[in-house]
Amino acid sequence: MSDVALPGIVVAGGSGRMGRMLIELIGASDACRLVGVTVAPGHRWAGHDLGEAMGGAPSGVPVTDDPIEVVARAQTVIDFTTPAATVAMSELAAQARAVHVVGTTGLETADIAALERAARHATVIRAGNMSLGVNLLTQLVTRVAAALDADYDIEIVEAHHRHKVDAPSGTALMLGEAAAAGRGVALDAVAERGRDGITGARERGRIGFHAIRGGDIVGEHDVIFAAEGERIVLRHVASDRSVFARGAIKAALWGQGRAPGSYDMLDVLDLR
Ligand SMILES: NC(=O)C1=CN([C@@H]2O[C@H](COP(=O)(O)OP(=O)(O)OC[C@H]3O[C@@H](n4cnc5c(N)ncnc54)[C@H](OP(=O)(O)O)[C@@H]3O)[C@@H](O)[C@H]2O)C=CC1
Ligand SMILES: O=C(O)C1=N[C@H](C(=O)O)C[C@H](O)C1
Repeated sequence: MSDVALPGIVVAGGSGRMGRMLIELIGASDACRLVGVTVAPGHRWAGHDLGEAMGGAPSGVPVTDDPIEVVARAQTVIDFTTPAATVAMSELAAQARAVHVVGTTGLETADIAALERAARHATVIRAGNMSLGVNLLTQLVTRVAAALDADYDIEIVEAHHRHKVDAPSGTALMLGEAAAAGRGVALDAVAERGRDGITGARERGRIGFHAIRGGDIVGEHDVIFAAEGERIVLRHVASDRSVFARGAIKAALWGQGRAPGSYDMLDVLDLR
Protein backbone atom coordinates (compact mmCIF):
# COMPACT_ATOMS: atom_id res chain seq x y z
CA MET A 1 0.00 0.00 0.00
CA SER A 2 1.38 3.44 -0.86
CA ASP A 3 1.88 5.89 1.96
CA VAL A 4 -0.92 8.25 0.86
CA ALA A 5 -3.44 5.42 1.13
CA LEU A 6 -2.84 5.27 4.88
CA PRO A 7 -5.18 7.28 7.13
CA GLY A 8 -3.79 10.79 7.62
CA ILE A 9 -3.71 11.88 11.24
CA VAL A 10 -3.45 15.37 12.72
CA VAL A 11 -2.10 15.50 16.28
CA ALA A 12 -3.70 18.38 18.19
CA GLY A 13 -1.52 19.75 20.98
CA GLY A 14 1.66 18.31 19.43
CA SER A 15 4.02 20.11 21.82
CA GLY A 16 2.41 18.56 24.92
CA ARG A 17 3.36 15.40 26.83
CA MET A 18 0.81 13.25 25.00
CA GLY A 19 1.28 15.10 21.71
CA ARG A 20 5.00 14.31 21.62
CA MET A 21 4.35 10.65 22.44
CA LEU A 22 1.78 10.43 19.62
CA ILE A 23 4.14 12.08 17.11
CA GLU A 24 6.78 9.46 17.94
CA LEU A 25 4.40 6.47 17.73
CA ILE A 26 2.58 7.60 14.57
CA GLY A 27 5.99 8.23 12.97
CA ALA A 28 6.94 4.61 13.72
CA SER A 29 3.59 3.16 12.56
CA ASP A 30 3.04 1.52 9.19
CA ALA A 31 -0.76 1.74 9.57
CA CYS A 32 -1.20 5.54 9.55
CA ARG A 33 0.72 8.71 8.71
CA LEU A 34 1.14 12.09 10.38
CA VAL A 35 -0.19 14.89 8.13
CA GLY A 36 -0.18 17.84 10.51
CA VAL A 37 0.30 19.06 14.06
CA THR A 38 -1.53 21.84 15.85
CA VAL A 39 -0.16 23.90 18.71
CA ALA A 40 -1.53 26.63 20.99
CA PRO A 41 -1.91 30.11 19.44
CA GLY A 42 1.48 31.84 19.19
CA HIS A 43 3.50 28.73 20.09
CA ARG A 44 7.09 28.94 18.79
CA TRP A 45 6.61 25.81 16.61
CA ALA A 46 3.71 27.39 14.65
CA GLY A 47 4.47 27.94 10.96
CA HIS A 48 7.47 25.58 10.98
CA ASP A 49 8.18 22.09 9.70
CA LEU A 50 7.71 19.61 12.57
CA GLY A 51 11.13 17.97 12.22
CA GLU A 52 12.88 21.34 12.26
CA ALA A 53 10.73 22.64 15.12
CA MET A 54 11.83 19.63 17.16
CA GLY A 55 15.49 20.31 16.36
CA GLY A 56 15.93 17.63 13.68
CA ALA A 57 15.77 17.14 9.90
CA PRO A 58 12.80 18.41 7.82
CA SER A 59 9.84 16.02 7.96
CA GLY A 60 7.36 17.55 5.53
CA VAL A 61 4.79 17.73 8.34
CA PRO A 62 3.41 21.25 8.93
CA VAL A 63 2.86 22.69 12.41
CA THR A 64 0.13 25.31 12.74
CA ASP A 65 -1.79 27.32 15.30
CA ASP A 66 -4.61 27.80 12.75
CA PRO A 67 -5.93 24.24 12.31
CA ILE A 68 -8.60 24.73 9.58
CA GLU A 69 -6.42 23.73 6.61
CA VAL A 70 -4.64 20.73 8.13
CA VAL A 71 -7.88 19.30 9.54
CA ALA A 72 -9.58 19.64 6.13
CA ARG A 73 -6.89 17.33 4.68
CA ALA A 74 -6.97 14.74 7.49
CA GLN A 75 -8.98 11.58 8.06
CA THR A 76 -8.54 11.80 11.85
CA VAL A 77 -7.62 14.26 14.59
CA ILE A 78 -6.13 12.87 17.81
CA ASP A 79 -6.68 15.46 20.49
CA PHE A 80 -5.08 15.63 23.94
CA THR A 81 -5.27 19.36 24.66
CA THR A 82 -7.59 21.49 26.82
CA PRO A 83 -11.41 21.49 27.05
CA ALA A 84 -11.69 24.80 25.14
CA ALA A 85 -9.34 23.64 22.36
CA THR A 86 -11.14 20.29 22.10
CA VAL A 87 -14.58 21.91 21.77
CA ALA A 88 -13.27 24.25 19.05
CA MET A 89 -11.63 21.32 17.28
CA SER A 90 -14.86 19.28 17.40
CA GLU A 91 -16.55 21.78 15.08
CA LEU A 92 -13.68 21.71 12.58
CA ALA A 93 -13.45 17.92 12.65
CA ALA A 94 -17.22 17.64 12.11
CA GLN A 95 -17.08 20.03 9.15
CA ALA A 96 -14.26 17.96 7.62
CA ARG A 97 -16.07 14.69 8.51
CA ALA A 98 -12.82 13.64 10.20
CA VAL A 99 -12.78 11.12 13.04
CA HIS A 100 -12.15 13.02 16.30
CA VAL A 101 -10.35 10.98 18.97
CA VAL A 102 -10.64 12.90 22.25
CA GLY A 103 -8.37 12.13 25.20
CA THR A 104 -8.73 15.55 26.84
CA THR A 105 -10.11 15.43 30.39
CA GLY A 106 -11.65 18.06 32.66
CA LEU A 107 -14.57 18.50 30.24
CA GLU A 108 -17.69 20.18 31.71
CA THR A 109 -21.25 19.13 30.89
CA ALA A 110 -21.51 21.89 28.25
CA ASP A 111 -18.27 20.70 26.60
CA ILE A 112 -19.58 17.14 26.38
CA ALA A 113 -22.84 18.44 24.89
CA ALA A 114 -20.79 20.25 22.22
CA LEU A 115 -18.94 17.02 21.39
CA GLU A 116 -22.27 15.21 21.15
CA ARG A 117 -23.55 17.83 18.69
CA ALA A 118 -20.42 17.30 16.58
CA ALA A 119 -21.03 13.54 16.70
CA ARG A 120 -24.22 14.01 14.64
CA HIS A 121 -21.92 14.67 11.67
CA ALA A 122 -18.67 12.88 12.48
CA THR A 123 -17.26 9.96 14.43
CA VAL A 124 -16.22 11.09 17.93
CA ILE A 125 -14.35 8.61 20.14
CA ARG A 126 -13.78 9.87 23.68
CA ALA A 127 -12.35 8.28 26.81
CA GLY A 128 -10.80 9.68 29.97
CA ASN A 129 -8.27 6.88 29.69
CA MET A 130 -7.34 5.13 26.44
CA SER A 131 -5.33 2.26 27.93
CA LEU A 132 -6.52 -1.32 27.60
CA GLY A 133 -5.86 -1.90 31.30
CA VAL A 134 -8.10 0.88 32.61
CA ASN A 135 -10.93 0.03 30.24
CA LEU A 136 -10.82 -3.59 31.41
CA LEU A 137 -10.68 -2.35 35.00
CA THR A 138 -13.93 -0.39 34.56
CA GLN A 139 -15.68 -3.66 33.84
CA LEU A 140 -14.18 -5.37 36.89
CA VAL A 141 -15.25 -2.41 39.03
CA THR A 142 -18.84 -2.62 37.77
CA ARG A 143 -18.89 -6.33 38.51
CA VAL A 144 -17.48 -6.02 42.02
CA ALA A 145 -19.77 -3.06 42.86
CA ALA A 146 -22.79 -5.06 41.67
CA ALA A 147 -21.79 -8.07 43.78
CA LEU A 148 -21.32 -6.09 47.02
CA ASP A 149 -23.85 -4.02 48.93
CA ALA A 150 -23.32 -0.57 50.43
CA ASP A 151 -21.66 -2.11 53.52
CA TYR A 152 -18.61 -1.87 51.25
CA ASP A 153 -17.57 1.79 51.12
CA ILE A 154 -16.17 2.75 47.71
CA GLU A 155 -13.26 5.21 47.62
CA ILE A 156 -11.27 6.10 44.50
CA VAL A 157 -7.73 7.40 44.96
CA GLU A 158 -5.76 8.73 42.00
CA ALA A 159 -2.20 10.02 41.71
CA HIS A 160 -0.69 12.09 38.87
CA HIS A 161 2.30 14.31 38.04
CA ARG A 162 2.57 17.86 39.37
CA HIS A 163 1.53 19.45 36.02
CA LYS A 164 -1.96 17.94 35.88
CA VAL A 165 -4.60 20.68 36.00
CA ASP A 166 -7.89 18.78 36.56
CA ALA A 167 -9.19 16.69 39.47
CA PRO A 168 -10.62 14.15 39.86
CA SER A 169 -8.85 12.66 36.85
CA GLY A 170 -10.90 11.56 33.86
CA THR A 171 -10.00 7.99 34.74
CA ALA A 172 -11.22 8.36 38.33
CA LEU A 173 -14.54 9.63 36.98
CA MET A 174 -14.76 6.68 34.55
CA LEU A 175 -14.11 4.30 37.46
CA GLY A 176 -16.68 6.16 39.57
CA GLU A 177 -19.26 5.85 36.78
CA ALA A 178 -18.46 2.14 36.53
CA ALA A 179 -18.94 1.66 40.29
CA ALA A 180 -22.16 3.67 40.30
CA ALA A 181 -23.48 1.63 37.37
CA GLY A 182 -22.75 -1.58 39.29
CA ARG A 183 -24.69 -0.20 42.26
CA GLY A 184 -27.53 1.01 40.05
CA VAL A 185 -27.19 4.65 41.16
CA ALA A 186 -26.33 7.93 39.42
CA LEU A 187 -22.75 9.00 40.18
CA ASP A 188 -23.74 12.67 40.61
CA ALA A 189 -26.11 11.68 43.43
CA VAL A 190 -23.46 9.84 45.48
CA ALA A 191 -20.07 11.40 44.59
CA GLU A 192 -18.08 12.97 47.44
CA ARG A 193 -15.02 14.87 46.22
CA GLY A 194 -12.32 15.09 48.90
CA ARG A 195 -12.77 15.66 52.65
CA ASP A 196 -11.42 18.33 54.97
CA GLY A 197 -12.25 19.46 58.52
CA ILE A 198 -15.06 18.10 60.72
CA THR A 199 -16.82 16.15 58.00
CA GLY A 200 -18.93 13.88 60.21
CA ALA A 201 -19.00 10.14 59.78
CA ARG A 202 -18.94 8.70 56.30
CA GLU A 203 -22.39 8.51 54.72
CA ARG A 204 -23.40 5.03 53.55
CA GLY A 205 -23.50 4.60 49.76
CA ARG A 206 -21.19 7.49 48.90
CA ILE A 207 -18.38 7.13 46.35
CA GLY A 208 -15.37 9.15 47.49
CA PHE A 209 -12.68 10.74 45.24
CA HIS A 210 -9.19 11.76 46.35
CA ALA A 211 -6.36 13.24 44.26
CA ILE A 212 -2.60 13.14 44.85
CA ARG A 213 -0.36 15.40 42.70
CA GLY A 214 3.40 15.12 42.64
CA GLY A 215 6.59 14.77 40.61
CA ASP A 216 6.42 12.69 37.46
CA ILE A 217 3.71 10.15 38.37
CA VAL A 218 2.21 9.03 35.03
CA GLY A 219 -1.15 7.87 36.42
CA GLU A 220 -2.23 5.54 39.24
CA HIS A 221 -5.76 4.61 40.30
CA ASP A 222 -7.04 2.55 43.24
CA VAL A 223 -10.69 1.59 43.65
CA ILE A 224 -11.16 0.56 47.29
CA PHE A 225 -14.13 -1.42 48.55
CA ALA A 226 -13.78 -1.21 52.35
CA ALA A 227 -16.04 -3.09 54.77
CA GLU A 228 -15.82 -4.18 58.43
CA GLY A 229 -13.14 -6.89 58.47
CA GLU A 230 -11.97 -6.83 54.84
CA ARG A 231 -10.97 -4.59 51.96
CA ILE A 232 -10.71 -5.16 48.21
CA VAL A 233 -8.40 -2.88 46.22
CA LEU A 234 -8.49 -2.85 42.41
CA ARG A 235 -5.45 -0.96 41.08
CA HIS A 236 -4.13 0.27 37.74
CA VAL A 237 -0.66 1.75 37.39
CA ALA A 238 0.49 3.41 34.17
CA SER A 239 4.27 3.69 34.05
CA ASP A 240 4.54 4.99 30.46
CA ARG A 241 2.30 7.36 28.45
CA SER A 242 2.63 5.11 25.41
CA VAL A 243 -0.27 2.99 26.76
CA PHE A 244 -2.60 5.97 26.26
CA ALA A 245 -1.11 6.91 22.88
CA ARG A 246 -1.34 3.35 21.56
CA GLY A 247 -5.00 3.26 22.58
CA ALA A 248 -5.64 6.56 20.80
CA ILE A 249 -4.01 5.33 17.58
CA LYS A 250 -6.05 2.12 17.79
CA ALA A 251 -9.19 4.27 18.13
CA ALA A 252 -8.15 6.40 15.15
CA LEU A 253 -7.83 3.31 12.94
CA TRP A 254 -11.03 1.72 14.29
CA GLY A 255 -12.95 4.92 13.50
CA GLN A 256 -12.14 4.93 9.76
CA GLY A 257 -15.39 4.55 7.79
CA ARG A 258 -17.44 4.25 11.01
CA ALA A 259 -20.91 5.88 11.06
CA PRO A 260 -21.12 9.29 12.78
CA GLY A 261 -21.83 9.05 16.50
CA SER A 262 -20.32 9.07 20.00
CA TYR A 263 -18.10 6.10 20.84
CA ASP A 264 -15.67 5.16 23.61
CA MET A 265 -12.81 2.72 24.14
CA LEU A 266 -15.18 -0.11 25.11
CA ASP A 267 -16.46 0.10 21.52
CA VAL A 268 -12.94 0.24 20.08
CA LEU A 269 -11.69 -2.66 22.21
CA ASP A 270 -14.91 -4.66 21.67
CA LEU A 271 -15.42 -4.95 25.44
CA ARG A 272 -19.16 -4.15 25.63
N1 LIG B 1 -7.54 9.92 27.83
C1 LIG B 1 -6.29 9.54 28.13
O1 LIG B 1 -5.91 8.37 28.00
C2 LIG B 1 -5.33 10.58 28.61
C3 LIG B 1 -5.75 11.87 28.75
N2 LIG B 1 -4.86 12.86 29.07
C4 LIG B 1 -5.41 14.20 29.06
O2 LIG B 1 -4.93 14.86 27.88
C5 LIG B 1 -4.79 16.24 28.12
C6 LIG B 1 -3.38 16.67 27.78
O3 LIG B 1 -2.47 16.04 28.66
P1 LIG B 1 -0.89 16.34 28.56
O4 LIG B 1 -0.39 16.01 27.21
O5 LIG B 1 -0.28 15.71 29.75
O6 LIG B 1 -0.91 17.93 28.76
P2 LIG B 1 0.06 19.04 28.15
O7 LIG B 1 -0.25 20.31 28.85
O8 LIG B 1 1.47 18.53 28.15
O9 LIG B 1 -0.42 19.13 26.62
C7 LIG B 1 -1.51 19.84 26.17
C8 LIG B 1 -1.03 20.59 24.96
O10 LIG B 1 -2.14 21.25 24.31
C9 LIG B 1 -1.65 22.50 23.86
N3 LIG B 1 -2.73 23.40 23.53
C10 LIG B 1 -3.42 24.26 24.35
N4 LIG B 1 -4.35 24.94 23.61
C11 LIG B 1 -4.24 24.50 22.33
C12 LIG B 1 -4.91 24.83 21.11
N5 LIG B 1 -5.88 25.75 21.06
N6 LIG B 1 -4.54 24.17 19.99
C13 LIG B 1 -3.56 23.24 20.02
N7 LIG B 1 -2.87 22.91 21.13
C14 LIG B 1 -3.22 23.52 22.27
C15 LIG B 1 -0.75 22.98 24.99
O11 LIG B 1 0.11 24.01 24.55
P3 LIG B 1 0.77 25.04 25.60
O12 LIG B 1 1.44 24.22 26.65
O13 LIG B 1 1.72 25.83 24.75
O14 LIG B 1 -0.37 25.84 26.16
C16 LIG B 1 -0.01 21.70 25.32
O15 LIG B 1 1.13 21.55 24.51
C17 LIG B 1 -5.19 16.44 29.59
O16 LIG B 1 -6.55 16.80 29.64
C18 LIG B 1 -4.98 15.07 30.20
O17 LIG B 1 -5.73 14.85 31.35
C19 LIG B 1 -3.54 12.61 29.27
C20 LIG B 1 -3.08 11.34 29.18
C21 LIG B 1 -3.92 10.21 28.84
O1 LIG C 1 -3.19 14.11 32.78
C1 LIG C 1 -2.70 12.96 32.69
O2 LIG C 1 -1.47 12.77 32.69
C2 LIG C 1 -3.60 11.83 32.58
N1 LIG C 1 -4.87 12.09 32.41
C3 LIG C 1 -5.91 11.15 32.24
C4 LIG C 1 -6.90 11.28 33.37
O3 LIG C 1 -7.28 12.43 33.70
O4 LIG C 1 -7.33 10.27 33.92
C5 LIG C 1 -5.42 9.75 32.00
C6 LIG C 1 -4.14 9.37 32.68
O5 LIG C 1 -4.40 9.02 33.99
C7 LIG C 1 -3.07 10.45 32.56
